[in-house]
Amino acid sequence: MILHKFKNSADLDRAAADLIISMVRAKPNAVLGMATGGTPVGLYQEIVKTYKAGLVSFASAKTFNLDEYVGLPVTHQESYRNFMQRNLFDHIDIKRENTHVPDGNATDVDAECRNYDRMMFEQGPVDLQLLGIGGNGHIGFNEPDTQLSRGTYKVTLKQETREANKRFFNHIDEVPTHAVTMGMGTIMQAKAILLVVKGAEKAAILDATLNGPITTLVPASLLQTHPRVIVMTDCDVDYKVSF
Ligand SMILES: O=P(O)(O)OC[C@H]1O[C@](O)(CO)[C@@H](O)[C@@H]1O
Repeated sequence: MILHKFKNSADLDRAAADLIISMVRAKPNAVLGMATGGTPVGLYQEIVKTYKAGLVSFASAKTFNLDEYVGLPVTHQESYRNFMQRNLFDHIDIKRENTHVPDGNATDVDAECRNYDRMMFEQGPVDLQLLGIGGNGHIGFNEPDTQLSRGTYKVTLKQETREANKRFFNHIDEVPTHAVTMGMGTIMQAKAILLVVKGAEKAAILDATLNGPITTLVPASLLQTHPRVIVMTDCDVDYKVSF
């Protein structure tokens, strides 16, 4: 892993955006893995600025999002499809048919999960996967557990995750109880991963991710086994690698 520390969130956003933009400039038909939540909002704004300045095009790029809530209409402000449209896709020249978000309203959710993995297999691998991290170490919505899933699946959200995400809703009861998420195997197939971690409250889980044991109880710790992970953070955490 490579750790880049930033003094402030604005510099981090710019650097993270620049990495994604460099990937698309080098490979216009790049496959990008996208994330939602509070973390990527600023870096998406930086990407949009660069696009509007005419310095990058996403016309040939493809995207696959990590996850989607189950049972939230896509028109709901907080569905991840809606989030991606509002924060990024509506403001750049990416083709709608080249953007993929799991369908959390599929009548056959298991078939939707298999279909998502099949599309990723056929169109992938992902060149650069953007990740945030949950306070409990989840990536995508892969929650801490005694075992983790390989492919895309329907997950029951932990209460702490619903609590953390209730800030986006009027009431905790409105936060969905389930989501569809890429599994750990799907995430780990990406050629390169950019993990963005913001805020002092995430310092402890970032430390566990970088320096703790590799355990399903901290799903992000599995990233220690991936050959190409760049971590960008404004947390005061060091990578205590020793040879
Ligand atoms: O960036 P936030 O809002 O802290 O969320 C943490 C992570 O949890 C998720 O909401 C679950 O997918 C991710 O989108 C995000 O990376």
